[in-house]
Amino acid sequence: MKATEMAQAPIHRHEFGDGGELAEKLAETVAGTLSAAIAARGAATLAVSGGNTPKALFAALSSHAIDWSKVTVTLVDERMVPPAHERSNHRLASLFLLQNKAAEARFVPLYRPGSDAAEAAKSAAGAIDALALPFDVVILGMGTDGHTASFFPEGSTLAAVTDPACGQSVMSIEAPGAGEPRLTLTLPRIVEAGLIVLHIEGDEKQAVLTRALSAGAETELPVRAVLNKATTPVEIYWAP
Ligand SMILES: O=C(O)[C@H](O)[C@@H](O)[C@H](O)[C@H](O)COP(=O)(O)O
Repeated sequence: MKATEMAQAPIHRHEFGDGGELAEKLAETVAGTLSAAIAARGAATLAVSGGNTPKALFAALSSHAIDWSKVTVTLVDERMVPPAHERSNHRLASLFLLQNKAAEARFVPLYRPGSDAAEAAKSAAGAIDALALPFDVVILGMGTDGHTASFFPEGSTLAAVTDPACGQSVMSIEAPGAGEPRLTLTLPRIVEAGLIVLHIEGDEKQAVLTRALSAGAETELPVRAVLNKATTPVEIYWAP
């Protein structure tokens, strides 16, 4: 079957009146999923994306009274900057998610100081592979160029990072729209997650998603790689 004709995973849409309502409801769902994992096996794993959209969600989630000491949090992707840098997703997670009750969580960074992006990716892949995979929850965002994670159009390693058989859990990628070199979870680690959330807000992203849900090349709108190859439903959360 050609990639453009790949059958899509089930898509469940959740629409809300505004970002605040979405944040509250999604935080409840994520907290409940993490709690269930803790009850089932004594631990839970969560991978979150960066950017501006998830800030309200992170704040809402950080106040949920689950046993955060049993939760490992990591990043779906990271810019190759140190944690103190304003563009760091580690910094974003520390400021908005790893606060309040969620301050008890264990955090696994992707960035490695003193390494180039490829070396950092290999080291980060080792840290991810040491976790109890598959992730219980993966929260994705999307850019208006149709990227998710760091699966950017024209990305230097786009074919590899979106290969469902990719053998490395984290890879480096560079792309015209990405800014710094990036470290990203690869497709297998995302599509195998127990709960896959695509959290987008605004009409422009809604229009990009509509295009992505129609037939087309994954290289054009790389979010298609997740939509086409996820084996569990993709839960789309949207607010104006
Ligand atoms: O590091 C990143 O930039 C993110 O992981 C990225 O994939 C993000 O989810 C989108 O770029 C949307 O970002 P906004 O929420 O800021 O639009």
